[in-house]
Amino acid sequence: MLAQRGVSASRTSSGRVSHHRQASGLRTQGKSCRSRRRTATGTPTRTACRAPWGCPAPRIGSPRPARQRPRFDRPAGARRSAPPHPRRLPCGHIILASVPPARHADSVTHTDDTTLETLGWSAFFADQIGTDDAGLIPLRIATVHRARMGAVGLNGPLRLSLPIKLNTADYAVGDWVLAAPETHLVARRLDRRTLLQRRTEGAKFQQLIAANVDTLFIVTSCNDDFNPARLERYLALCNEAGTTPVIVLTKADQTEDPARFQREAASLQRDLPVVFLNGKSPEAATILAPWCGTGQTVALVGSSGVGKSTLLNTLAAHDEDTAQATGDIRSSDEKGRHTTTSRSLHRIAGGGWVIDTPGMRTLHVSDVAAGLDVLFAEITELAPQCRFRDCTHQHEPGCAVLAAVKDGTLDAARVDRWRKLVDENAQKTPVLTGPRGNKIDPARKGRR
Ligand SMILES: Nc1nc2c(ncn2[C@@H]2O[C@H](COP(=O)(O)OP(=O)(O)OP(=O)(O)O)[C@@H](O)[C@H]2O)c(=O)[nH]1
Ligand SMILES: [Zn+2]
Repeated sequence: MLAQRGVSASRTSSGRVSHHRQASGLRTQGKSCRSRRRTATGTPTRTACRAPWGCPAPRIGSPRPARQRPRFDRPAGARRSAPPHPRRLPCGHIILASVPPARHADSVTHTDDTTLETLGWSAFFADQIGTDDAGLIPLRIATVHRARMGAVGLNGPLRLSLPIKLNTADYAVGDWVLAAPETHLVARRLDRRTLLQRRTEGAKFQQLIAANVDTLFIVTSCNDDFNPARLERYLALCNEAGTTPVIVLTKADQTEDPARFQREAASLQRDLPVVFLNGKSPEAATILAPWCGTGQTVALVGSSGVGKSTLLNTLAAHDEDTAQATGDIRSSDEKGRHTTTSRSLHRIAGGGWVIDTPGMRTLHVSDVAAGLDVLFAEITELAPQCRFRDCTHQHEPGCAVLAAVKDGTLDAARVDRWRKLVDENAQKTPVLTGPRGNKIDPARKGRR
């Protein structure tokens, strides 16, 4: 499936490019694209406005019959009478440039039903379009390398042209950018709805992991890899990013009692969805389907060897030629060897998108104060009941947290882990200074 629909080639640690570059299906797909038929109706998915990005503004005047409405969500080459661009709609939004037909066979792998919404576009991004953006097209970043970036748009995958001063480190897989339709020169990046990022040991800036991810699959296995403290680190990062977490327990086929792991994982955060599965079985895609619908973006994180690549292959329904490389794990400690090393966006069978995020072996917490509050809500909600406002919940009289531990309503081990993460976060989050050298409280800092 990825051979036809995938948008990136991912390099494995052995240096081989593992996806569709090898797939002969690409070229045939490219040819059929240029002569592709129009879809049955030109009716946009939202009824309120005819902008391709789904403007939520109310329609002005009485609606015209559907067949008379111009189509804005198809490349200009695919229709006989394209409306002039740029155009202003009654709601005030600006129609961006029409999309020219792709010129290279390698850059036209897409399905006939591709719209901006199927690529993950929503009103959140549409609302950021202004008059200055007329003449540009939206594209979603699929790969980020030091000196080049790949994207996917209505015409399929393409390579972006980068302005001289652009630093690719400021972009993440999943980002939306506006670019020139002919040259694909990046004009600007749209604000992110969610952003997964982390700070590596000693680093000044956060490293971007993935943007605009709806659901983060935090993958661990029903074996010695299962570690609540590590899962809590991923959960803090996920909460801070504004992304919905789901714990995915792989290798359920190798244990007698997967439900035991499920119960323990579910206790780590309120309303946390936890599923267990055999990542190698096609059933895994069905279990994860609720989060992988059309236009939805998921990302996979977890330690090496837990089965991320296996899941990716199952979700994308790869064949053997195009599959992401999977590695054997060392039987001594059930650790893998980080077979995959680059991040990329892949189309998945259910109509959604998955971002693989390999190489996250160690995970320090930094800049995640709000994420920790969500994760440990049962503890942070007790704090206002402590006698002292600056209670450290370690030895003070009248401490509500210590009282809850004593009467058994709070798990002492969880309180220890909470304290450790809060301390680590405070220590590893650099103190920001404002224009006059004032300290900025990281907990209050607005999310990017
Ligand atoms: N029995 C069983 N084996 C699995 C399952 N998921 C993965 N495996 C096996 O576990 C090994 C490691 O899987 P990978 O998919 O390479 O793990 P990964 O998380 O991508 O590892 P890195 O690329 O190193 O990060 C492979 O031999 C898989 O076949 C599962 O649910 N059940
Ligand atoms: Zn207290």
